[in-house]
Amino acid sequence: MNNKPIIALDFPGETEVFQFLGYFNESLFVKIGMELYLQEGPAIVQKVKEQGHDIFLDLKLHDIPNTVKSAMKGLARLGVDLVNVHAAGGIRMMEGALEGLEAGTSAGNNRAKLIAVTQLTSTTEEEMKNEQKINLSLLDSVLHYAAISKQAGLDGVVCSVHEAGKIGETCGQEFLRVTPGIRLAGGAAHDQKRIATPDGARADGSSLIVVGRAITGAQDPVAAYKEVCELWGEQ
Ligand SMILES: O=c1ccn([C@@H]2O[C@H](COP(=O)(O)O)[C@@H](O)[C@H]2O)c(=O)[nH]1
Repeated sequence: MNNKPIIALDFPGETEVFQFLGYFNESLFVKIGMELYLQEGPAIVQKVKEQGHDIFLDLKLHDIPNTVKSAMKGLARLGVDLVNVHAAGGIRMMEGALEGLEAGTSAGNNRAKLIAVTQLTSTTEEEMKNEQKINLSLLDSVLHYAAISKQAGLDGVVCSVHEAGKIGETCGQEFLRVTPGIRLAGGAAHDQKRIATPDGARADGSSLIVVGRAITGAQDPVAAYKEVCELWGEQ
């Protein structure tokens, strides 16, 4: 897995995806999420992989342990690089996810990294307290979810840049902090609440950044991607 900025392919179908990918003449790290996967199914993963791109399959599984285990076993066969669940599903569910992923990975292939969503980057502390009835600061809630994800044996978490540094200190620098909510300076936040710039993400301890609309919605997506790469300082 490389550490290029991960481009969120939040498009309604494969026509838009391949038009977008056609602007680039290099291999990318892309994210296939619910919008695209639920329209196109597993075939879209195969088609994007055939073009040589690394893939984060962002389906955020959250169900009883047995169901998540079986679903992960199936997803493992798609041969993606990164997959995820919701940490709110609990330790047994996350352990099940890992078992399923290991069971579904064919001998000789690398297992996909498994990460857990802590608090969505669209959530504010006020919303978390009022709607989820979690009586902690948002940072403490994220740190708690990171701690139980690590306890379950996962490879890292999805969090915002604002919590990434502290998670690195408490869970170790090898524990991945994958951070969406990335915007170029002055860019619209849309529905995101805990946002940061690519250079801010680098400075504050992200391991990988996820960038959607700042690139896919740009007048010149290739120029926007290059700007993100420069600010992120792709290694
Ligand atoms: O906490 C989370 C978890 C996942 N996402 C996903 O990342 C992208 C972000 O898109 P932008 O257009 O850059 O806002 C999107 O696919 C989300 O589903 C997230 O934003 N926050």
